[in-house]
Amino acid sequence: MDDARSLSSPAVAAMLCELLQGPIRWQLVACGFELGLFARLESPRDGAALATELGLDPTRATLVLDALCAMGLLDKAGGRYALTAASAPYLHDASPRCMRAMLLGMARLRHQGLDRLAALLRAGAAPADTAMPDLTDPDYWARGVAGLRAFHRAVGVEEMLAVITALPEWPRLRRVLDLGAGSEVLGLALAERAERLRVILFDLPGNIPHISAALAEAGPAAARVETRGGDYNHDALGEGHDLVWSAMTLYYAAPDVVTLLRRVRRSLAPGGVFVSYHEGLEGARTAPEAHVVGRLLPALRGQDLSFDRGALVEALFAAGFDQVESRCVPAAFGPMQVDIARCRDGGGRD
Ligand SMILES: C[S@@+](CC[C@H](N)C(=O)[O-])C[C@H]1O[C@@H](n2cnc3c(N)ncnc32)[C@H](O)[C@@H]1O
Repeated sequence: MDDARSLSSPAVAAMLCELLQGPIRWQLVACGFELGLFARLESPRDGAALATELGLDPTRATLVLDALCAMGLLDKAGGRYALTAASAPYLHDASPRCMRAMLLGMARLRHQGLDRLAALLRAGAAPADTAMPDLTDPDYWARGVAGLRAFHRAVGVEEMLAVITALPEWPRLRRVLDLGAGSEVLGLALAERAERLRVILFDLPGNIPHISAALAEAGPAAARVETRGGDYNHDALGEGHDLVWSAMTLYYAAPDVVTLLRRVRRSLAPGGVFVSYHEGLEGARTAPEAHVVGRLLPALRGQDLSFDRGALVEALFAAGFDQVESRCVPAAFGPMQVDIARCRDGGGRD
């Protein structure tokens, strides 16, 4: 749908009809998670028996199970339902790639206030849900890390690893800093890929206990992954990094992104490389559709954070990098801009 503006008239009509399906599809999946349906459908189950077990009306539950089959998420044979081989990794709670925490978290972020969209736009209307989260609430951080972990495991880590392992520097990377890491998943995957790597996961202190707890449960590669809690705007970033990776986090740079990138440059080892993985809006912030529409509600709540295409490249040059390569890569939540920055002099000095 990224180039919806080039659609023919019949295609626009078809797209408008198709829109009506979206909320129904999402609510069916949310309902499956909420009721614990997916967790019980690893192997085929009789629909009525499953409904009784969950205290549901069998006729209505069957309608929902049939709709999930129609979406391709369940199979039905002889009145018995089961997750499909393709959907089970993402829907079954016991799967490491289960998307439950990610999807429910993203729905909170992306859908909150949607039922009052028109009201939110009225002049003078105060967006009802701009309340700041309670940063002293451990559940807030636990939910955040769980959502990011689920995203990283299900789709993010493969997309990000592909970028990192394609770098010409990859074979000689030893020390990696993941700025605003969000979870342990990428750091662990890197450490598992190459024994030479030592990875530092830098994130806000509230996230660190949840990331460290997962590392403590992980395999031997976790010994080469360490966490550092702090605010990247104020706290030391360390030095001698061969790669500083930053994905979907530079929105929080303060007082501005150039200042942070300058500090990042100084934290690099000679020959080190910085990689940014963020969206890049185009067409006067009207594309790509995935980002403009997907992030609309946070934007209406005052969080219109997405970067314009080229803004980070400009900031990287302003921060003293003298070689910046930029390219667009496909990703689950829409195309991402990969900006790769280096310094001829090795980076650390001004
Ligand atoms: C949207 S998440 C992105 C996580 C991960 N890099 C990814 O690509 O999925 C943003 C991350 O940046 C972290 N973050 C935000 N502001 C920060 C700051 N000032 N210092 C350190 N980390 C910060 C958040 O805690 C969160 O984990």
